[in-house]
Amino acid sequence: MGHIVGVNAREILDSRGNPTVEAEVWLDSGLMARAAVPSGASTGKHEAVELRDGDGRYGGKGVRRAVVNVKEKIAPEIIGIDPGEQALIDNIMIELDGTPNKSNLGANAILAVSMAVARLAAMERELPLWRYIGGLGPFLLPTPMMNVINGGAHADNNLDVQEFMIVPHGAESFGEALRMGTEVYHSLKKLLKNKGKNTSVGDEGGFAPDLAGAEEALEVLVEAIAGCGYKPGEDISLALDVAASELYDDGLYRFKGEGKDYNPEQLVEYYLKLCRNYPFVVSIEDGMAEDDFEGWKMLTQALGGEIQLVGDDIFVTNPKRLAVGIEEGMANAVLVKLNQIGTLTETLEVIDMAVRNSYSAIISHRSGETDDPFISDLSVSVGVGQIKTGAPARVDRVAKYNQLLRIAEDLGDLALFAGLKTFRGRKAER
Ligand SMILES: O=C(O)[C@@H](CO)OP(=O)(O)O
Ligand SMILES: [Mg+2]
Repeated sequence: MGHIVGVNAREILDSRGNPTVEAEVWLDSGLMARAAVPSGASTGKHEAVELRDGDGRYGGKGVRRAVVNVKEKIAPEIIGIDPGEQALIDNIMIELDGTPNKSNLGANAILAVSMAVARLAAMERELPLWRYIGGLGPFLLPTPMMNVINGGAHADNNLDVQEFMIVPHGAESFGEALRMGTEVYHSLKKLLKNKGKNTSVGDEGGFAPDLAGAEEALEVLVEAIAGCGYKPGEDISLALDVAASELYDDGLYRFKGEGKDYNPEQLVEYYLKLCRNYPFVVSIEDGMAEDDFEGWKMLTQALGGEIQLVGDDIFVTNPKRLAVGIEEGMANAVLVKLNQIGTLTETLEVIDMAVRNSYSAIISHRSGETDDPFISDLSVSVGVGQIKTGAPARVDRVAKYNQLLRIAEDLGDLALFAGLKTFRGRKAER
């Protein structure tokens, strides 16, 4: 096998027009692989550190220091190594950084290299990335969670809940699921227009209208689904990302748009009522704030047997935090974002831990994305059966869906589609 002879990095722009890191890794044979890291807006405070320059350039959002770290600090340490040694290379970078949250080199610097190394190893072996990462398989095309109404930190409207997603699980194949979801997206646009609502979009390509609150958003979604001839709950279900850390303030969850404050008990009641009124909700992400462990336990006891409860900010794709969640009975699923932890090796570790403890895992994009479809390959390779990557519009999101279409075609008759099977909770078992 060959060895790495060069590592390069540069600043590129993400879908919000902010700089992010792209890395390139070169093999002695002349092969080159490239990868770009995404960036969040509603970031958890326990995430690995995204190194930003803060020097006024790009409004202080530049990543020149991270780029220099790749070129000057990481490159000399990994040149000469076989890119197939993913764990070795990731560990070299972790040790070189020397901090628990990658604040020295930057998780953005480390992850760009980690992803490019995996891609280079796959190219050298003439394998698609999904097969290289997944090995023997089994490979599973994920059910998409498509964020079609944006609120919270991702839009300028009055919705407190950050994401309203449609989950087209009743399809026979990934391609059919994507088509179903896309039909609903278009029908939702017409519906909003007819209601005199704004159809401009938020960061993840979903519409960002002003609505009375979560109930009205769910109502409109049910109408859009039914309007396309699909049965809510049977063909297409609904999912939320509340991103409650963003709403949490001094012991209370402040739903400013809805004009209500809830303590954790009242918030659990609110979710119970929402799920009673909208039995098509199969998944709620970040229903409680990142450090509100008591709230999380309460929520999990109340709803964990019914629906999928996804931990994003609480777990931040970190094996140590997920272990606490499993131990204490918080959530029943983990959102997986490579840049929350900063290496592919640690990301795979979290997924493995989730699966071995009956937690579902959802591979996820960030609200600031690039055209790099790495997460599509990752989602198929680990076979966890769910991906969250925004609306079926805007190239930054569509790049992921289109890559999944290519992978499905590659797998041919072996392209199993997850459907509802990988969702936890009683509803999913129906
Ligand atoms: O909260 C989330 O799940 C993500 C992605 O949808 O948003 P952000 O990247 O802004 O953290
Ligand atoms: Mg989230």
